[in-house]
Amino acid sequence: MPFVYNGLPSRVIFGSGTLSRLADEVRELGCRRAIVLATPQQATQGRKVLEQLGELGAGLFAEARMHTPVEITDRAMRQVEALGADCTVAIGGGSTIGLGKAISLRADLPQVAIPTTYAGSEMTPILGETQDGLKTTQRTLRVLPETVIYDVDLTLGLPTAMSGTSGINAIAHAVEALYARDRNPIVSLMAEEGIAALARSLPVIAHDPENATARSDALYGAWLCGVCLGSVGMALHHKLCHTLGGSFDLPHAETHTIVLPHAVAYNAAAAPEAMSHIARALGASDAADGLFDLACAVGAPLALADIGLKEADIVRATEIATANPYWNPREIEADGIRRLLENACAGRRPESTTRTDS
Ligand SMILES: NC(=O)c1ccc[n+]([C@@H]2O[C@H](COP(=O)([O-])OP(=O)(O)OC[C@H]3O[C@@H](n4cnc5c(N)ncnc54)[C@H](O)[C@@H]3O)[C@@H](O)[C@H]2O)c1
Ligand SMILES: O=C(O)CCC(=O)CC(=O)O
Repeated sequence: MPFVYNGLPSRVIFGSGTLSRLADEVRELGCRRAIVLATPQQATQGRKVLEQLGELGAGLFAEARMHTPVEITDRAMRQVEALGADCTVAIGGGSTIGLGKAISLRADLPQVAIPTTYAGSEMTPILGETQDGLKTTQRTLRVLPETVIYDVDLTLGLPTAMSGTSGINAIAHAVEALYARDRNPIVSLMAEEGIAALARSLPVIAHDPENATARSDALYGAWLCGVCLGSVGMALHHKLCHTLGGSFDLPHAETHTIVLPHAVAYNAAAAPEAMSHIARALGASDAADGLFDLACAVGAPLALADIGLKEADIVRATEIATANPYWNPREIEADGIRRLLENACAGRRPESTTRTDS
């Protein structure tokens, strides 16, 4: 089968203690005035990074928020201009890295991303932004970070609950890459390897969060899964999560974790080859069941109702998610999507994957 593979141009430094390379990496980009980005919760970590940068550090903006609200980006842009910053250094999860991307889109600044979760945004040319209660995403190489520093040590303190859900958020990228319309064998290799690395490490981390081998495996898996998301298209699962996050303000990683087994069950009959790759990587006999069991094993929430979705929201969520759907291997049918959301809202095991659909 002929295929097209697009390699993504980024420099990756991976290991333990790699944060010590930051100043050299900023210099390597030809930059002298870095603005450090963080969330309010990671402001202290952001200040430490600013201190570590010494004369290369221009200032700190610690107001990053989930789903990249445009009003926060506008505030950050005013600070970028006031400081005369010539690059961004984002330390944190997908929210902080998203802010770096949004700044880069507007000001064309090079980015260093230092991920502390498994969300994978650092490896993608994708930016999602929220305005007036609606989340829209775009793909452009202009937002891909030039340099990514993966320092396993920074993930040792990622709380166990978030480690599990963030890791399953990463797995979701690889899952959808395996049945993407533009899938290819190179990305599929990374997808299966990424899922396997996370599936073996996340249950270990749930009981032993400072296990350095498991943390290294999980970050490596997250990197691969991020490349998958950045390289090929997303489908139903990501559309549902963007709808639930952007329009109902549900937390990102938890939403991914709850929806994924149901989206996979919905697509199972239409993507049998992908399902066997996913099941094999999970060491399970069924992909959707295996993902549900992994969520149970890491102690993740299982019901959208427990993270803020009301039953009364399901009709509107169905309308938004089906109005402008992403390509998906199975046709998007409003009744099926509503049932999927009802099951996910209630925290039921995913429906049987043996249906035969288009
Ligand atoms: N564009 C992309 O390719 C892409 C990919 C994945 C996610 N995202 C976006 O990223 C956002 C979600 O990212 P996320 O799930 O990483 O969550 P997040 O970045 O919002 O982080 C959640 C919370 O955990 C804190 N945190 C992060 N790392 C920590 C650590 N090691 N120790 C303690 N606390 C830590 C953060 O400061 C924050 O308060 C969403 O807006 C999502 O849409 C984008
Ligand atoms: O919010 C974004 O920047 C897009 C998020 C995305 O595409 C991956 C995800 O939903 O985890």
